[in-house]
Amino acid sequence: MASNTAFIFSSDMSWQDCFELGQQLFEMEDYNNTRIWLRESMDRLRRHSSAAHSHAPSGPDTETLNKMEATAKSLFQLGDFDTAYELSQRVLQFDPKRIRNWHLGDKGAAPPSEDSEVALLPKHSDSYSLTHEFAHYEKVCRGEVNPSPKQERSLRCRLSQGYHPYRLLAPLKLEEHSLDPYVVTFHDMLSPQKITELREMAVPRMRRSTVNPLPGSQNKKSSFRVSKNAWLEYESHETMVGMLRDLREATGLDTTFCEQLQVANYGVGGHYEPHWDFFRDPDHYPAEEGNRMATAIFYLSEVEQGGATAFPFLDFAVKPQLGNVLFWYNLHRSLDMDYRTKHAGCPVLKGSKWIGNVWIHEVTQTFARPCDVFRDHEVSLEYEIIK
Ligand SMILES: O=C(O)CCC(=O)C(=O)O
Ligand SMILES: [Fe+2]
Repeated sequence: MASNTAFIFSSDMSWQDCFELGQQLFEMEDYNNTRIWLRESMDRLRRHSSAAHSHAPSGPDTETLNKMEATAKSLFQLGDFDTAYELSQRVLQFDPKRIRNWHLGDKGAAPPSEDSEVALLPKHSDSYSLTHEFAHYEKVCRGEVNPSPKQERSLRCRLSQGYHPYRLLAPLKLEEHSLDPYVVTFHDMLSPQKITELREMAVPRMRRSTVNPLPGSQNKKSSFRVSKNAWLEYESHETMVGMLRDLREATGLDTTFCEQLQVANYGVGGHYEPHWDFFRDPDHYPAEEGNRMATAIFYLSEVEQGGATAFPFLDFAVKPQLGNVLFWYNLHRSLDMDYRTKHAGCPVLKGSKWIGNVWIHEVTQTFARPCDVFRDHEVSLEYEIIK
């Protein structure tokens, strides 16, 4: 009877339903729930296929297998190896010719289809992770490399009066990491209470972080950068207005041209591989603001293990400490790019990492950081080449 089919009060979900749900959650970047639904769908598929075995072999069609394979690959790149393994086992069960070592960058595996939303950019460059430079970066992250005593001898921890009379009364606690290029930490710049407020403001706006590979092209998710972030307007809260004021007092720079505050969160495995903060292509920044002259990272959490900010060419890594600000110049005084400032967010091994990035642009800094008589960029040119 029609009435019997019109109202289905209780219906069991098929493995395809669960898979579909898992995929939707993946697109929404809800990775914890993605995992639950994909695993459930694979369990159901396993039960379904063993029940069907006695009659005729039944399994996913080619299109579904493509989707499963693409999803497994993306999960692998995101570091969810268990679920990726589970999915790939099911794919292999139905089509043993698939998934030939794609985790090793095998070009023979079927690529995710063009319109597949789950496709990620390939790793930074598969070949980059095989370079000496990358191996050295990993050592710096692990704390196996230290600056030479000669490098360290000239470095100080001291009180600084910064660039404002108020700082005579409330000096800044300054720790030097490198003098050339200039990389320092200002200690205790943000109270735990303000940090809590900031994080609360950011949470509802958090999205998966992207990188911008080519001028004019869309920002892309990438396994090169695994984190979430939110952009907040400084004017929207007094805490952020205060952050810019403190930076002006600490560095003497003008903050007229800053991008919005970028609050980023890395979970376990989250990282940001070595990169420069300046843009190499002038199309990437407004000419009237100029390039990113300086970076200030406010540490909005500590990290139990891992998660340091590493400078592989300078042989040190800075451990996140609540309320501290790591500051450096990305450009030489001549406004040429300083390639020595390549840096990275090391993988978080335990805990969760929160930071607030401030990028200060070059135009309006003429008097705050005047150029020298000569260009001073040659010293960093050799660091442009990946070794
Ligand atoms: O996570 C870090 O420590 C570094 C972040 C970073 O370099 C960036 O967001 O540009
Ligand atoms: Fe950076």
